Amino acid sequence: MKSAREFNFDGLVGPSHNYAGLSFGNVASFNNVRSVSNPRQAALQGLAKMRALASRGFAQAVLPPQARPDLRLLRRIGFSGTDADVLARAWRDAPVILACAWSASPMWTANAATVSPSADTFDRRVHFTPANLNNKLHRSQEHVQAGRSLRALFADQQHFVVHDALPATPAFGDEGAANHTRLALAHGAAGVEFFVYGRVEFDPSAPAPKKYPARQTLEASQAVARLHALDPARTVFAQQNPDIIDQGVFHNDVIAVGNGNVLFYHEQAFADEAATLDTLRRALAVADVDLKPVRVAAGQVGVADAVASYLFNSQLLSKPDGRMALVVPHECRENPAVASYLAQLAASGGPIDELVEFDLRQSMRNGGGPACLRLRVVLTDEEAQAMHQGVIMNESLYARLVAWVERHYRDRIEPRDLADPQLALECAAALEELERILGLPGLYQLD
Ligand SMILES: NCCC[C@H](NC(=O)CCC(=O)O)C(=O)O
Repeated sequence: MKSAREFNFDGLVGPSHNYAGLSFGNVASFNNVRSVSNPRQAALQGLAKMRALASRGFAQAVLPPQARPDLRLLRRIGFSGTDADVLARAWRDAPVILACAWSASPMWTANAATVSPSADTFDRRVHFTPANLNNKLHRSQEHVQAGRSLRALFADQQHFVVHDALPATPAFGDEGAANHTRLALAHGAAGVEFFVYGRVEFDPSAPAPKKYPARQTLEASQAVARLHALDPARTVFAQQNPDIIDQGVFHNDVIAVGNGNVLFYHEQAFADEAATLDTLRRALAVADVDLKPVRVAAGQVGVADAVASYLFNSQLLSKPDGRMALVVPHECRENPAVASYLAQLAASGGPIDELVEFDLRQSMRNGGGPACLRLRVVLTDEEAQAMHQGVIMNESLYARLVAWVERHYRDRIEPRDLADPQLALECAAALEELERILGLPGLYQLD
């Protein structure tokens, strides 16, 4: 077994972060529609998390934001003239679509791609499939720049493969790593890849939610597993409980998180809990892993509290001493049921013995917690050397990015600002400088 580390690639929040209520089925996004955002604070909150985890020795990197507004999208649907005309006309005739073109949603990099480490894949390369995110207009174009960014960071084809996103059609709805968990003896060991889907396109008898959309299909999860050439004996597909999708659990990472041999989950997370655990255990036996479930009963924390606090949208990080830390948002402390559950969890003598808390309120108000903000990429030492080094978080990159945010970001955006051509110029200037800071010239040059 090669020695490997888990890098967390956090999304750097872009300068147009705003609340547009674009994600039907995501309770926080819907509830905060048209409230005033603070992009500067959002970016600084995300950077503070990256810095704190990097300074504790966790491997931490940053994924750049995407260029907004997406004027190509607006021109493609018939808005024309100068850039300022396009913004003004879209504001007048289609303000929601205008907001889609401005969304800073690529900050939630758990949805950027699904990643399989080289220990799991047939050709021993790290595989990435950018997620098509085709359930939501504002996220459906993200895969283009996500693919470009990943190819720029992981250019060495001896070690890395970046696939194209799956066909953008409902049958292949793919939301990336938010519905994918990897369990293994150690980061560098061959592990089990666990895909959780919300519905099955070609089996009308399979259960499906009634109120909110299921964004991930079984067909998409299977396609990603095939592209990554995973070992079928160590690949598990399970259906999410459709009833909890209807309670606001729009991705599996809102109700479960796994790391090492631990699966931390809510008893209502899966359509069939016993069968899911059984299948996982069988696959894990192939990888010599003894599953340690940390199961939260509905009597301890209800689904509504889990959704409001984002208890499960936490990062579960392996520490050098073999124990794990749970990285949670402030909202967990503010929810009495969750706070008392967490106090008991950390003192229980189980695998999780530490809680680390961050203020991520700007992101949380759009339904994105600590886990949404990061993409996990397990890399061997050799692979870590082969990737682009300019995105690795350290004190000097942190300081440069904080100064960059303070130079370029506004501290408030409200809906009518999205018609302001000056904001578009500010965003472009920010990204131009970011290419230099990260050492990624041409990152945003479209063909
Ligand atoms: N993994 C967390 C994703 C959160 C994201 N929210 C949003 O896109 C909200 C955007 C807005 O409403 O302005 C989503 O639902 O996909």
